[in-house]
Amino acid sequence: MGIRKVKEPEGNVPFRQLPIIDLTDLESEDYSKRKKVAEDVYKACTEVGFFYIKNHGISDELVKNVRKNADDFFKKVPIQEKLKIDRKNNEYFLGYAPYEALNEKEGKRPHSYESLLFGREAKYDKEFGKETGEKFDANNQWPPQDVLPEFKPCVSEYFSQMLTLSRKLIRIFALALNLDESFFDDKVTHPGSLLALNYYAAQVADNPDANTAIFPHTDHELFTILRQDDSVNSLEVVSGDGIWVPATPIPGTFVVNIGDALSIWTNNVFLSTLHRAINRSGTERYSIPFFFGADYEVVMKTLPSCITESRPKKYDNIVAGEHYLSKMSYAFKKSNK
Ligand SMILES: O=C(O)CCC(=O)C(=O)O
Ligand SMILES: [Fe+2]
Repeated sequence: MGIRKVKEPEGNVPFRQLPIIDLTDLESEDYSKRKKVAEDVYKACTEVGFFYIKNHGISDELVKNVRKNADDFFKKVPIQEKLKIDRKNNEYFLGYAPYEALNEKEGKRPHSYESLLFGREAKYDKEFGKETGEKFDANNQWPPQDVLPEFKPCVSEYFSQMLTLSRKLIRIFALALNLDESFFDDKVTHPGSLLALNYYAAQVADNPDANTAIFPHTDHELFTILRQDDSVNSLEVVSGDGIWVPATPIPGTFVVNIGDALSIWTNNVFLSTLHRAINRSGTERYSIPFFFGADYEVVMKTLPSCITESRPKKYDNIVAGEHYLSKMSYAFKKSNK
C-alpha cells in the first residue's frame, strides 16, 4: 500500500470567527466518531490554525485555582522576591519575566505584561513519569513555598492534565493527517512543554499606546492550549484576508493553535497563524498558555502524508530541541536588548 496523503487544503481562508470543536468523541471507541473529530480538526488547522475546544475534560475549578495562584504570585510577592527567580538566570528561560523585560525591538513600545514560565518535571507526568534526570526534568524556578504553599501543587496538577490532554489531541492530529493514530505517541514521552502564566495589568482604556500587550507573533512549539479570562476581549488572530479577528472568550473552552514546529513538520499543511493580545478593556487580565512540543531529541522529518506532487518538501530535518532553543534565544535577545 502506498503512503496515504492528505487532501490538498484550502489554505488560510478569510474567517470572522474561530471554529469550535467538540471533543466529546475524542476517545470514542467508534472509529467513525473519532474520524469525524479529526475531519473538523483538519479543516480548522489547515484553514485557520486556531480553534476553540469544548468538552475537553478539564474542570473549571482547576482552572480557577491556577488563576487564583497566579494572582497571588503577581500581586503578593514583592518584586525583589520575584527577581530571585528571573528567567535570565535559567538556561531554558524558565522563571519570571518582569514587565520591563518584555520589550520588543528598540524604539517600540514595551509589551505590557508579566509572565512566569515552567517546564515539564517527570514527577508531574501521569503517563510517563518514571524516568528522571536532566533530560526529563526542567530546571524550574518555583515561587517561595513558604509564601505560596498552594502554588506548586496546583500549577503542577494543571501541567499534568495539560500533558494528558495534549497527548490525546495529538492522536487526533495524527488521524487528521492520515497517519496512524499512534504516530506521535513515542515522540512525546518527555515532551518539551511549557506552561506560562501571563498577567496583563489594567491599562488606561482610551490610551492606544499603553494597551498593546503581546505584539503579533506565532508560537514556537507543536501546538498551544490557551485559557483566557472569560470577561476580557484581548486575543486577536489574523484572518486570511489580513483582518484581525477577536478570539472572544467562550466560558469553559480553551483556544488551541498550531505552532511553528507542527506547521514545519506538516510541510505547512497546518497553519501557524499570527496572533496578538491587546488589552483595551481597562481591566486586568490573565492568560494561561500551555505550549506542547516534541521530545527534544526527535528529528522532525517532513511527514510523508504531507509531501505531494503539488506540495514538494519545503524543509530540512529539524531537531525539536534545537528548534526550541534557537527560537527562544532569538526572542530573548530581542526582548533584552
Ligand atoms: O494572552 C493571550 O491571549 C495570548 C498569549 C500568547 O499568544 C502567548 O503567550 O504566546
Ligand atoms: Fe502566542
